[in-house]
Amino acid sequence: MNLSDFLNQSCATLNHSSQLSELILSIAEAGKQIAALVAKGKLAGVSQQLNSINVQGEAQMQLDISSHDIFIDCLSSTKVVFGAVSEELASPHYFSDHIPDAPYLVCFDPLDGSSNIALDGVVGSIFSILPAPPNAVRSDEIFLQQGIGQIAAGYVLYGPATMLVISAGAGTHAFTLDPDTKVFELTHPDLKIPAHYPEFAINASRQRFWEAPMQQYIADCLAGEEGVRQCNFNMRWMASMVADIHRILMRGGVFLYPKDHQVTDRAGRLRLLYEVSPMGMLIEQAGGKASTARASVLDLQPLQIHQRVPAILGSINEVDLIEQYHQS
Ligand SMILES: O=P(O)(O)OC[C@H]1O[C@](O)(COP(=O)(O)O)[C@@H](O)[C@@H]1O
Ligand SMILES: [Mg+2]
Ligand SMILES: [Mg+2]
Repeated sequence: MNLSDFLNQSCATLNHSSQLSELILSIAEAGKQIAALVAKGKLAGVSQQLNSINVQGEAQMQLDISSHDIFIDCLSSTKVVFGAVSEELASPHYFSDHIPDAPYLVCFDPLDGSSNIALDGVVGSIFSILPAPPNAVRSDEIFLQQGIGQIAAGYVLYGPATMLVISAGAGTHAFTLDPDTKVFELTHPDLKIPAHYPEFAINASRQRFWEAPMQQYIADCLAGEEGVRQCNFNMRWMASMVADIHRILMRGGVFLYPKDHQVTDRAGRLRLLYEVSPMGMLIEQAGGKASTARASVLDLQPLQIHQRVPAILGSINEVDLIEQYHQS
């Protein structure tokens, strides 16, 4: 089944408007265009580092900006989006030519895993679709919605194959882009994350900055069969949240970007609205769990559009256990 047929079917079953299908198809189109740029690599100048710094204080790459522009163009073509928050813009973008009561808001990370671009490593795009409040006015506040209220979320992975993974509230489903027909085909319906899989993903170079419970959890994993866990763990780190979460959706394990004290004025590395919240929805719709280690990610009330939070996502038993470490 292709993406378009799948969306028509699920929008009818879930009582979503066909405008949602139109919107997700526009994001899939953005994904195809970005995939084509990624595939051209240096030939398309994607790894060029620009002199500009984004609102996150990070140097921008050409591919960050091109991907942002592609997203805005594709969202613009639908006329159903009131406004969008992008990692690459300090303030939201509003679509003035859209219907005044356009029903959706979109938060997106146009290019995730930017440090991989120059290496030809795996990167992706992440998106979250929220309802626009009735009579919405242009303000950051309209985007500050709990993740539990997301209408849909997803990502596009630019890997050996380009894949689109989405949830509209009834499971998490993965589609593979057929490079010949340029159509996304449903290849992995209803993904299920095993409750336990002994593999974790964390940037261990930051260990000295973690809180004590996180230090203890990782120490216990590393102790393997001889330690309290009585089990050998494997470790993977792709430096691209999309790629790490994709692996967890495919085979289980846990992804961690915990709170640390190196930068005291921020609670975590990853951004709530367009990284942690959409990935949280995909993980929970696949039977996993998304937590900050102390609270459910999807219950967090955002305070700022670029807010950062700790992120612990993956196999439910492991995330439960990590929360227990943080209770004592
Ligand atoms: O530099 P680190 O600690 O490996 O961080 C990697 C993390 O940063 C990110 O690349 C942040 O995303 P951006 O590339 O969109 O800024 C995540 O994808 C990834 O998990
Ligand atoms: Mg990112
Ligand atoms: Mg990014």
